[in-house]
Amino acid sequence: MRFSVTITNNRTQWLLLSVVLISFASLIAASLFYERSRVIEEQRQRLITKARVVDENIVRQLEGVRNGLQSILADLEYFDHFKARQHLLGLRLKALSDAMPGVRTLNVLDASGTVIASNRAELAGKNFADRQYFTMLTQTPDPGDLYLSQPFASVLGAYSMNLVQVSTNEGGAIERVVTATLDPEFFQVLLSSVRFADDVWVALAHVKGVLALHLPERRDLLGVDLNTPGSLFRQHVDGAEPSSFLTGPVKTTGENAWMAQRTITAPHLRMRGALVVAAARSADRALEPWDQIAKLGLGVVALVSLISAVTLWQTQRNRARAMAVLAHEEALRHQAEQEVRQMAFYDALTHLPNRRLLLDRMSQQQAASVRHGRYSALLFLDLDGFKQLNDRHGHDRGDRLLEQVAQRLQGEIRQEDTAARWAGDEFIVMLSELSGDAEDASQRAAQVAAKILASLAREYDLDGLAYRCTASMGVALFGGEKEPLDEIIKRADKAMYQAKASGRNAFASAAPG
Ligand SMILES: Nc1nc2c(ncn2[C@@H]2O[C@H](COP(=O)(O)OP(=O)(O)OP(=O)(O)O)[C@@H](O)[C@H]2O)c(=O)[nH]1
Repeated sequence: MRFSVTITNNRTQWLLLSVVLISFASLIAASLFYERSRVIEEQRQRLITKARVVDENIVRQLEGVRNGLQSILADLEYFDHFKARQHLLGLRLKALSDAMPGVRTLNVLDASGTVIASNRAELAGKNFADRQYFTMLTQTPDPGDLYLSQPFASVLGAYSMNLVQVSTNEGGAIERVVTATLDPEFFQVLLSSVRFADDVWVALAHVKGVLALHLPERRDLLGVDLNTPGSLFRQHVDGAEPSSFLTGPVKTTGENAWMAQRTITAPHLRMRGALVVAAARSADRALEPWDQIAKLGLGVVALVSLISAVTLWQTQRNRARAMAVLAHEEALRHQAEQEVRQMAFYDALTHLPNRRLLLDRMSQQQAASVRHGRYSALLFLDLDGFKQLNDRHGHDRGDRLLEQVAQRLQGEIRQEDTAARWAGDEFIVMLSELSGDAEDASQRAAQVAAKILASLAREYDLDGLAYRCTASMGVALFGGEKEPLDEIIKRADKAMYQAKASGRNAFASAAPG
């Protein structure tokens, strides 16, 4: 019973520990998940902000260039009017380009694409009619638009773009074209300033896909066409939203990245063509600190689980051992109690109830007999010539006989009767509630007495010695009315002596008490 309770307790403890550990692990997992989401969201916001900062700054820059181009166009009327001062136009362009950071070349072209003035004198007279931007604006020449050419490789290996404005005559045909060649490296400082970590990179591309600037500097990537199926660039452009945040492999580096992209359209500038800025970061590297925390968290969960499991296992094992010791001690104590009880109430040799226990039972039996009006009987036995056995064959054989006599007595009586060893070779058998009628009870007692005498008279085997022994018996009824116990015993004892005197191996009935 206690063992099964212990098993149930152990199972419950393991179940509880599992619940606690699962809850703990879930808490850690939830915290990690929350932290990961927080990191991703923080990075998202930062990259989006950085892309927007680049966007706004470039728009400012474009506005400045647009204003410069418009002022040149306005000046052209003056220079066309005063042809003699045409040579001063070049100086004017030089002064302007010097004042406009990021603008390397300022050209004024006529309707045929020939350079009529430039801040760089060596370009005068060259014809740029075959340039992509010239072809683009001849199709839809609009003085209100600001044309942005696709990036092209400059002689220095950098990629440049032209910003172009046109003036038209009354018929809508091209009159003059003013171009400003933007040196993208001018944007390097701007793009560098938004890189908030080593692995953050920022890039500027034309909306058609040509990469014009990449920071950290990767000249090998300049001119690469980003507009390929499935690329993050294509996804952004196809999304037709000015701003996007995408995750995936980057075409240029192959790494898994978070990328904020913005299309720089500046509607108020009426740009024909647009730029796309991208601010990106390697997702794996950005999550490295989180990875460390996650590993630490998993380690803590594993360690706590291991320690608590081992502790519980050890505790249960120690408790089981302690309980085993307790159970053993209890068994010993129980055994000692049994032995004490045995010694106190039972005869050590025959294991029959001793004198004390017999008297106790007699007392109870007498009370019950009186109460029920039923007679009980006391049979007082004494072995005949027992001393002789001891003297001739030794005390041990005498002991064997006493043991066997005890067994035979017990074999002849009912469960409710008592056979006790009174002293030496004297035994008392108490027959409980034989009958309500004294005569009948006496007869029944006589029957049992005869049966017992016959049983005791049978041959004994005393450690190989065949031996015969008889007993003499006095029979006293009791229970008719209350009578001192020693009186009952005396009556039976006296009757026993009568039986001895009558020749032994017999019983005699005692006079009523
Ligand atoms: N072996 C053995 N002998 C015992 C024990 N207790 C008492 N005796 C002996 O039992 C004998 C009792 O003898 P008595 O009853 O006086 O004499 P008896 O020979 O039986 O003679 P009657 O009773 O007149 O027939 C004594 O010799 C005791 O020493 C015991 O526990 N073991």
